[in-house]
Amino acid sequence: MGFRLPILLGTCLAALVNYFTGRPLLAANLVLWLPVYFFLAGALYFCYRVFVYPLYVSPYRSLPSPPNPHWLLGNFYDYGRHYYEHAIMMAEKYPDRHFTRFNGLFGSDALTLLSPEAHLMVLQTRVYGFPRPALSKAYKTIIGNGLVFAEGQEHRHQRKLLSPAFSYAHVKKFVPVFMSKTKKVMNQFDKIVETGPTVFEVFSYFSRLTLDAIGEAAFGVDLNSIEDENSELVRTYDKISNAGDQFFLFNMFAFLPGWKYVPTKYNNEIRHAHKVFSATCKKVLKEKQNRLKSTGNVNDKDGVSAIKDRDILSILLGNSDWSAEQVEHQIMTFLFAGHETTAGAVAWALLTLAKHVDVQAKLRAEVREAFPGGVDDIKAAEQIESLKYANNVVRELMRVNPPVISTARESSQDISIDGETIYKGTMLNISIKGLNYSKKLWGPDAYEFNPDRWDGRQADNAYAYMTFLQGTRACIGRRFAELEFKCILTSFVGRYLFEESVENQPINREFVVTVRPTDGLPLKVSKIDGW
Ligand code: HEM
Repeated sequence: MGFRLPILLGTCLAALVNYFTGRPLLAANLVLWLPVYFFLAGALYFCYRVFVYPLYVSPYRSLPSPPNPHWLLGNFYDYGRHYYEHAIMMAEKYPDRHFTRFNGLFGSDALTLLSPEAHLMVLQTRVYGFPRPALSKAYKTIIGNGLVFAEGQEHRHQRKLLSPAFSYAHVKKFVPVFMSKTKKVMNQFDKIVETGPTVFEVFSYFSRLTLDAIGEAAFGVDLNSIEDENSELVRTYDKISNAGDQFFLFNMFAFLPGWKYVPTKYNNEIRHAHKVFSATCKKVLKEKQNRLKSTGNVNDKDGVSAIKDRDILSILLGNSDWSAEQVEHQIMTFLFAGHETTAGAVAWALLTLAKHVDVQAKLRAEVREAFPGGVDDIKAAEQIESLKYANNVVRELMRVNPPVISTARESSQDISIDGETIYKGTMLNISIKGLNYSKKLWGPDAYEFNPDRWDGRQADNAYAYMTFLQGTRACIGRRFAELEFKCILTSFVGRYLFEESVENQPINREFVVTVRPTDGLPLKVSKIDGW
C-alpha cells in the first residue's frame, strides 16, 4: 500500500474539510492547508497501521504470534536478543504449522517460518522469489555488494563461478594456512599462561586468527592482525559489530531514503568502516594483480581455468565481466563473511566446552592419541576428518551455537504451502537457531549439548541442521569454515584446558549479522603438559 493510503486519506480529509467548512478544496489556502492535510493524513495512517491494521485487517491476523513486547516496535527490538527463543517457543507450541506471525515494526506483517517444508520452499524450490528484504540492503556498506546481495540469475552466475574455489578438494589445501595461523595464536596463549592458569579475554584472538586465515587462504595476503593488536581493520570490525542499540536504530531507519547520510554517530562509524574496508580491499587487489602479472597468469584466453592460483581472488580476477569495483565488493564480502562467523563459532564453542570439561577431556585424549608428536603432527585434512569423536563434537557445537541465528527474506509473490498463503511483500524470518533447537526434529533433549547424538546420524532432515543455512543460498564457505574450525579446535583443546572464569557467569551477546560476545569472552585457560 505504501504512500498511496496517506494520499487517499489526505484527499478524503480535504473533501471533508471542504464539506464542513465550505472552503474550496485545496484552492485559495493551498499552501496553508496542504501540510495540515498531510500531517493529519500521516497521523491517521500511522494510527491505522499500528492499531487497526494488525488487529482487524492483516491477512495474518488469525495466526498465532508470540507476545508483543512493544506496541510500536513489536518483536523487532528484541529480535537479536530473544528472537530465536520466540521461534523455539512457537515451534514447540505449534509443531504442525508451517509458519506463525511475528509482530513487525510499526504494526507491519512478518512471519516466522517453522516447518522444514516452508524452509525448503523459501530457500530452494522458489528461492529467487524470496529475495533479501530491502531493509537488509543497509548491510551492503559493511558486507560489500557481493555474492551475499546478488539475486536471481546474477546470483546463479556468481555462485557457479565461485563454487570451485570452495570445493572440498580445493579447501583442504588450506590446512597448512589454518595451522600456521593457529600456531601463532597458540604461541601467544603459551606466553600468557606460562606461569599458571590465567583468566583472559579470548574472543579477540580468534577474531584475528580467522581474519588472517581468510586473508591468506582467499587472497594470498598476510593481513598481519595476529601480531598487530592495534590493527585498524580489527578495531573497525570491533566497533561496528559492538554497536548495540545504535545498530538497531540504523536498521530501523534504513528504509528512509538518504538515512545513511544523516550524521548520527553510528552512520559516521559505518562510513569510516566502509573507507577502511575499501582501502584494505584495494590493497589486497593491487598486491594480487602485481603478483599475477609477474607470473603471467591473469587474463589468459580461457579465463578461470588458465589461472594456476585457484584461490577466490584469482577466480574473481579471471572473470573479465567484473569491474574493479565489483571485485572489491566481493573481497569485502569474503573478508567479513569468512572471519566473523568462524571466530564467533570458536568462541561460543570454547564456552560450551568450558561448561563440559568431560567432553573436553575425551576430545583431548582422542587428539593426543592421533597426533602424539603434538600440534606439528596436524598436517592434512584427512587426518582431522578421521577423528570420530572430534567430528561429533564439532557438529554438535555448531548445532547449539550457530553464529548466525537468523536471517530474513521477503516474498515477491503469493505462495501457498498446504493451503496456508504467504502474500507478496511479507517479510519472512528464518530462525536458524529455532530449527537447530526444534524438539520435534531433534528429540526431547534438543536443548542439551550431546555430541553422542551424532553417532550414526548425519542430519535426518537437512532442514533440521541450519547453521550454514540450506538450499541454493546456503553458505558457500561451509567446507572452508568447518575445516578451519576443526584445525583450531583440535589444536587448542589438545593443548589447553578451558574453564569458565566464574561458574555460569552470563556472557552478554550482540547480534550484528553474527552473534558475538559484547564485552569479550573471559575464560580460564591452563596449559596441560605433554602436548
Ligand atoms: C562457522 C562459520 C560460518 C557460518 C556459521 C556461516 C553461516 C552462513 C549462513 C547462515 C549463511 C546464509 C546467510 C543468509 O542467506 O542470510 C551464509 C552465507 C554465506 N557465507 Fe557463510 N558461514 C560461515 C563461514 C563462512 C566462510 C568461511 C565464508 C567464506 C570464506 C563464508 C561465506 C559466505 C557467503 C559468501 C555467503 C552468501 C552465499 C550466497 O548467498 O550464495 N561463510 N553463511
